[in-house]
Amino acid sequence: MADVVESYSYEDIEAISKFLLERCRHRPKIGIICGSGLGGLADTLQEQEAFPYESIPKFPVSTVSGHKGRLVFGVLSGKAVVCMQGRFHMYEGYSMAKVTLPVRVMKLLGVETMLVTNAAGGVNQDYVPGDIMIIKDHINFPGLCGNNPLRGPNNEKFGPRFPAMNDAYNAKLRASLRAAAKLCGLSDHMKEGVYAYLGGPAYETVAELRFLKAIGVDAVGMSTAPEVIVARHCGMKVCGLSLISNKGIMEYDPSLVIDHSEVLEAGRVRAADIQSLVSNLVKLIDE
Ligand SMILES: O=P(O)(O)O[C@@H]1C[C@H](O)[C@@H](CO)O1
Ligand SMILES: Nc1nc2[nH]cnc2c(=O)[nH]1
Repeated sequence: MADVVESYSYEDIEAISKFLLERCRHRPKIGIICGSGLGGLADTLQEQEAFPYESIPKFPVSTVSGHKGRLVFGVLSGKAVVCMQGRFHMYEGYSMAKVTLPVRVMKLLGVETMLVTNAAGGVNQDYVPGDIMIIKDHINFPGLCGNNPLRGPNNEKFGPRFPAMNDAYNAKLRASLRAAAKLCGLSDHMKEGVYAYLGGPAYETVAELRFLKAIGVDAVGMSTAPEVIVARHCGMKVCGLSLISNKGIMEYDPSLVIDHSEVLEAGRVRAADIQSLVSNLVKLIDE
């Protein structure tokens, strides 16, 4: 008998999505997860219907500043979307099942395309704060050691036991993101690269950042990969964006520091640009 890993049954997730569908008139095919400091996007939706996480049965709650903790339905660029205005992280003490629960709920709401956003530290030395990285691929460090969100009994109703991840970030959506960036004059700030997911909550040591750089990582953060794995497992198309909020500190210079307020400030500075990038992307998504 295998050890028991916390999980939600298909029926649990169906009950949550039914709860939402009964109370909301929107039927979104596009889901958006807002990263640290990027939740303002949800406030721009038209015809909003918002559900604080506390009001949704069995939902975790947000505990990190910059994550408001609401599921917001509405209309963006003429299309129905649902936004997570705040996500859940493993470092908050949540199991992988809780971190990724909203993705499966979105699946049963009818979401087919997922845009995942985050704030991340720049590892690539060419990146500067304010750059926006289209995620081309990820390295899931906790997953490499066995803490994969799909660990535990597989639910075939969601997807296969051994899902492929070589094409996790949809190439057509990445091209649409580049096109959207051009439409809103952001091309000069766009990068495309590899995101590394580390458990956090401590930021990286100098040695860890040098290691990440050596293995080809461009940006580092504490989220996204688990959500993307679960979204791909259940057949969603995925694209991802990292707002580079700070440069990774690669030198032994104690005068250099990073803290979460810097990460949130970077989100404030780029809020309008990210909103216009995402609304242009949504225009380009085929439903
Ligand atoms: O939710 P995201 O990944 O955008 O948040 C990043 C990673 C940590 O949660 C936090 C660190 O400042 O920002
Ligand atoms: N792990 C990690 N997450 C971040 N989120 C925003 N900046 C950073 C960073 O430098 N490191």
